[in-house]
Amino acid sequence: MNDHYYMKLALNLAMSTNGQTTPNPAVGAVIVKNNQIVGMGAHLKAGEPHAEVHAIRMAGDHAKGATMYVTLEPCCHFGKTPPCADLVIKSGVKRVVIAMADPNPKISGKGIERLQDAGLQVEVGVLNEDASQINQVFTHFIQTGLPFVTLKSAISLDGKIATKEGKSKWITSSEAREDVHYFRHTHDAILVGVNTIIKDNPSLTTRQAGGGKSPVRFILDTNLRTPIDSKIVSDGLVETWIVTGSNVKKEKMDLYKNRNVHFLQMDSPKIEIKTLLKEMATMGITSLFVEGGAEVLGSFLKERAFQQVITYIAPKLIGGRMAPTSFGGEGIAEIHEALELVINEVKKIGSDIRIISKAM
Ligand SMILES: Nc1c(/N=C/[C@@H](O)[C@H](O)[C@H](O)COP(=O)(O)O)[nH]c(=O)[nH]c1=O
Ligand SMILES: [Zn+2]
Repeated sequence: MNDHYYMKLALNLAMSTNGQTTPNPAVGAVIVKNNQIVGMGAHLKAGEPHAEVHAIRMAGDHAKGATMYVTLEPCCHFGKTPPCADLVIKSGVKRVVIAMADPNPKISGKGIERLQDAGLQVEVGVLNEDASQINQVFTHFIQTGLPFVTLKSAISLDGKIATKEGKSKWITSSEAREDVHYFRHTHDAILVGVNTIIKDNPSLTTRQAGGGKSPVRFILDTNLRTPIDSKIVSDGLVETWIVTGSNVKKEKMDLYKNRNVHFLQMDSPKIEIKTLLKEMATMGITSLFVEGGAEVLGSFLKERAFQQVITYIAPKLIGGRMAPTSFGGEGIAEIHEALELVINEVKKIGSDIRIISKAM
């Protein structure tokens, strides 16, 4: 079997832990000797052993003279756990195949160097694309210091998110709506505007077969209009923040005192998206899932403050010049001002399609 074969296995291990290792990267490792797998492992949770540690433990003496396939450059600094590069050297592995170098400019290449200085054969870049895609959130956060932002919308074939009467349940199929919960699970935080709270009274929790992590919930609510009896501020299921502008009076916030909700009051009367993202980063939020509504998506578009767009399209026609579309706000005048994205993936989900696009 060739390097691609074993690296694919290591990538699958990494992919299977997507969302659960945050704020760490998802990493998989496989150790092979004489075309036999003698050890494998994945990093399962921040603070726990890294993928290489699990694989080396499983391999034991078989690691001597073996090849290790690892999706991310082995660390060489004392983080919450000792450096993997030293462990790999000590294990007797003689060749290390790495999919991607560490994206942190401060340490990128140092692990590779330490392995090479110890006389190991090192090869970097096998299935680099796949590995980078798995760790797009980690890479973005490390390189920009800001959360990786995904904008999500669910529309009819003619681009509507509701009828002219505001009715929207449901446009997409139950399979597509279940699929959304996977992305809630993999993102650290979820955000909607107060109009969505008023209209839908959503819970925004992750409810998928087999469970999953519910993201921290944020409501963009400049003038504090969130109904005090809405699910999201009273269910106490997940850490929840109401983001308000500077004009909201303390007395008004005190009305929510015995509710399970925190306030994040901006210094400006309007909520500045980029300021909010910086604040979220200081809270350790590395990824944000924006579920709408149209005005909120419109403001993220205007600020160009997102990395990925997930669009569900249902084969339904709603029509109506007053029926709302997915991105509100001012919008552009000239077509050449349209923001160009790249379509990464188109997939059938139930009767709908899901398009994943990336900002360039
Ligand atoms: N109307 C639709 C959606 N609507 C999305 C939001 O407006 C809903 O308030 C939110 O998903 C409800 O969250 P919950 O209470 O946690 O279930 N989203 C979809 O994918 N398809 C739709 O047809
Ligand atoms: Zn490590």
